[in-house]
Parts: sequence; structure tokens; C-alpha cells
Amino acid sequence: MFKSGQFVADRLGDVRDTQVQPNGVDLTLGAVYEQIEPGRIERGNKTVGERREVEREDGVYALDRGGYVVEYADRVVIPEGHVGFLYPRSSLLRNSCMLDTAVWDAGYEGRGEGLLEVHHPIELEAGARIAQLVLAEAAHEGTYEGSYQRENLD
Ligand SMILES: O=c1ccn([C@H]2C[C@H](O)[C@@H](COP(=O)(O)OP(=O)(O)OP(=O)(O)O)O2)c(=O)[nH]1
Repeated sequence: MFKSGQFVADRLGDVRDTQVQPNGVDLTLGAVYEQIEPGRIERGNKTVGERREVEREDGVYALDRGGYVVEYADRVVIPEGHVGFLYPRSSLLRNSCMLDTAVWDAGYEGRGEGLLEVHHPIELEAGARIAQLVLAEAAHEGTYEGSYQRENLD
């Protein structure tokens, strides 16, 4: 069963009323990066390639076509007994952009990242809502203890 937006908001804590949706909580844009060095995924290890932040003017990123790594501004917590899924805000799709996301594991905490595909130039303001996190009840063994645990937290 998927939980309500208010349930998700209560777990995340620090979210504005405008982020709370009926079925989930909108995540906002923290920063946009361009990858500048290759990463590497091996059988037993992985390395994330170097990236640099895209310059923003008056808090707005003006993005040309391409692929960008975005960091969400909001601290996500996935409670035990649950799994998280993140979907792009439909306004992104309506503007020829897509946000690619993966599974958010039980026990994960951090400011996560995703891949933004820009198929037509777009302007995105830092702090704008770009995605929606939903939580579903889920059985699991163990909780997330990978290298991204507590990423991008102060
Ligand atoms: O779109 C997503 C999906 C998940 N996460 C976070 C939550 C998740 O729990 C964590 C690790 O994701 P995953 O398990 O897919 O990463 P991995 O590449 O397999 O790394 P690890 O070996 O640390 O599990 O990253 C994101 O930041 N963005």
C-alpha cells in the first residue's frame, strides 16, 4: 500500500505546505551539475565521475539540451518497512524534460541525486519543485548501508 503525502511529509520533517501532495511530497531542486570525467562501475565497486556545478544566474539554471546530475534540496528519509519511488513532476515532461530515478531503500537518509534529461532548453530555479517522492510499504531484509548513506547532509 502506498502512504499518503502527509505520512511522507511527517517522515521528512522539514517541508513546506506547498510540497505536500495527496500521494507524496514534492522534492525541490538543490543544484545542477555537469559530469566532466567518466565514472566506473565494476563488479565489486563503483566510482562516480567528477562533475562541476552549472552556473546559475539570479538562482536560475538556464539549461541547454543534454544530461545533468541534479541534487535535491530536501533531506529524504526512507523509514523501515517502506520503499521510496521518485517520479518527475509532469510539468518537466510537458517541457520535454525527464528525470531518471532509481529505488530509494529502507533506511536511506540523505539529499539524493538524479539524472535530468533536457530534450528542449529549459530554465529551472533553485528551490523549484521538480519531482514527487512516494512511499510504499515493503518487506526488506536489512536497511541501506551503502556509500551514499547520509550523502549531501551538512
Ligand atoms: O533516484 C535515486 C534513487 C535512489 N537514491 C538514493 C537512495 C538509495 O537508497 C541510494 C542508493 O541507491 P542504489 O542502491 O540504487 O545505489 P547503488 O549504485 O546500488 O549504490 P550502493 O552500492 O551504495 O547501494 O541512493 C537517489 O539518490 N536517487
